[in-house]
Amino acid sequence: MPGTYTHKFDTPAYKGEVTINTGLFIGGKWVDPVEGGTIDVVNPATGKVITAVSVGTKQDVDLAVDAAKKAYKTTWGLHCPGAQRGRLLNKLADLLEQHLDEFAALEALDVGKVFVKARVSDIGGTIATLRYYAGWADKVQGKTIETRETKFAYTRHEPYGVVGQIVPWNFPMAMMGWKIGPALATGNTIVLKPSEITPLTALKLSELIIEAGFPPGVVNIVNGYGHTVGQAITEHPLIEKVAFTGSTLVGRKVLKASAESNLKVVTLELGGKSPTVIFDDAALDQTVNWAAFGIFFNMGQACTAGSRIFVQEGIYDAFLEKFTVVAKGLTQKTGDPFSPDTEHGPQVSQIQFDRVMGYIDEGKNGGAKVHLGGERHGNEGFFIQPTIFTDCNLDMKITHEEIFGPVATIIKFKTEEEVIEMANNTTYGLACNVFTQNISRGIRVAHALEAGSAWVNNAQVPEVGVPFGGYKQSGIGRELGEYALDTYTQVKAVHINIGPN
Ligand SMILES: NC(=O)c1ccc[n+]([C@@H]2O[C@H](COP(=O)([O-])OP(=O)(O)OC[C@H]3O[C@@H](n4cnc5c(N)ncnc54)[C@H](O)[C@@H]3O)[C@@H](O)[C@H]2O)c1
Repeated sequence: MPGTYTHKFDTPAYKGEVTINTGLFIGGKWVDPVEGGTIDVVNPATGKVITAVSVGTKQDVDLAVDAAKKAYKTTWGLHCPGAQRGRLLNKLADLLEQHLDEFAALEALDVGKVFVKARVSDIGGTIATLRYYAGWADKVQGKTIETRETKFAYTRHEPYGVVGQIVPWNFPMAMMGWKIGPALATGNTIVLKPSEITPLTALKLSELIIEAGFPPGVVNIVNGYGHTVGQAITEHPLIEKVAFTGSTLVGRKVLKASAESNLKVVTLELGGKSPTVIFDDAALDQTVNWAAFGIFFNMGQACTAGSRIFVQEGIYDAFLEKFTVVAKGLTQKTGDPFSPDTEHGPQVSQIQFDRVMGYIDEGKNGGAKVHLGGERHGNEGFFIQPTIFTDCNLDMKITHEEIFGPVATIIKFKTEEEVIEMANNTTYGLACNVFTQNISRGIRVAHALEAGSAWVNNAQVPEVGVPFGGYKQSGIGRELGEYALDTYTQVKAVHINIGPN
C-alpha cells in the first residue's frame, strides 16, 4: 500500500495541514509502482527535501492504459452522455474551489510560486478551465452535408479513446487543467504524467477526481521520469493521441516516438523566445508594467515570456529608466513565497537555477551589459535577481535561446520594418506583445509577427476561451477555446442513402 504525506503549513499566507497520497493513481486507486522507486520532492525556496513520492515505469503505464481502455469501453467515451461528463467536470471545479488554498499552498511549496499569485492564476485559472470545458461537454456536434438527391452525409466528432498527456513543471495545475478539461469533455480517458519535479498538485487532484464521481480508470496519473514513463506513453500502441507541453527538444522525441509506434496524433506546446515590441507612442507606464509582467511573471518560467524587449529609440531611455524601477521593486520583494510582501520567488530547481545563471554568465562574457541584477539572491534556495541586459544584439545566445528565467534582454530599434524583421528572426513562434497607441499599427504589427498568440497593449495572459499554441518550432495544434475540442476528437463521416438504389 502506498503511503501518504502530510505537510503542516504555518506561514503568514496559509496555515493548515494538507495530506497527499504519494503513490500512483491507476484505475481509481493509489497503488505502488510495479518495480518500486521514489523521487524526492524539493522545496525550491530552501533547497530542502519535502518528501518522496512514487515514480513508475513502463509497466505502470501499461496498467494505466489497461484501466483507461476498460473505462473508455464501459463507463465513459460513448457510454457516458455529454451532459453527465459536464456535470462531473463542474463538480471537480467546485471541489477544487473548496480546496483552493490547499492547492495554492502545494503549488507554492513545490514550484516556489508566490502563494497569492498561485491562488488566483494557477488554481483559479484551472477552475475556470474546467468550468469552460464542462459547458462544452454536451455541445460536441458534427454537421449534416447534402451530397446528392438521394444521399446525405453527417459527421460525428468521436473521442480518440485513451489519450496520453505530459505536463511540465512551470504551471503544473494550469497545464493539467488545459489538458484534462477538453479531453474529458469530449469523452476520452486519460493517462497523465506530471513533471517528476512538481507532482504534488496532480497527486492531490486525484482525490478530488474520485470525490467528484469520475468512474475508475477515466483519469490515471503516473508520476515518473520523462525517459521512462514519458517515453512509454509516447510509444504506447494503444494510446491514440498524445498532448505534450514542454521543451522543443523533448517535443521532437515525442513526434519521433509517434512515427515509430502507432502514428498517434500529437499536439505539442513547446518553448518560445517571444518579442515585446514597444513603439515611441506607447503609453509609458502601462507599457512598463506589462513588459515587466511579460518577462518576470512566474520568475520568467513561462513559455510566452516576452524575453526579447525591442524598444524604439525615441522612448528607449524613458522606458529603461521606469522598467528598471519596476524590476528593482521586484528585487526588493524577492523571498519567501508565503510572505504577503513577496512578489518574486525562486526558480524551480537547482538544475534550472544553474541553467539560468549559466545564461547570465554567457551574457556577461558575450558583450552584453548587466544593467540590473545578474546575481543569485540570498544564500539558500534557488533565487535569482530580476536581471536586465542592455547593449544586446541578435547574435548573442541570450537573445535567441530560451533562458526560462527572470532575464530581460533589451534591444533598440528604429523602424517598424526593422523590428518586424528582427522579431521574426527566431525559430520559435509562440507569442508576441506590441505596445503602441496607434491601434492600426498595433494590429498591423500583431499580424506581421510570426506567433500563435499576439497581445496588443497587454502581455501573456491566456484566456480560457481563446486558442493558444505555437507557430514554427513552438508547437503543433491548439489548446484552450473551442479549437482544443478538435484536437481531442476524430471526425467520422457517415454516408446515408435514402433512395431506392
Ligand atoms: N507552449 C506551452 O504551452 C508551454 C507551456 C509551459 C511550458 N512550456 C515549455 O516547457 C519547457 C519547460 O518545461 P520542462 O523543463 O518541464 O520541459 P521538458 O521538455 O524537460 O519536460 C516536459 C515534460 O516532458 C517529460 N519528458 C522528458 N523527456 C521525455 C521523453 N523522452 N518522452 C516523453 N516525455 C518526456 C518530462 O518529464 C516533463 O513531464 C520550456 O521549454 C517551456 O517553454 C511550453
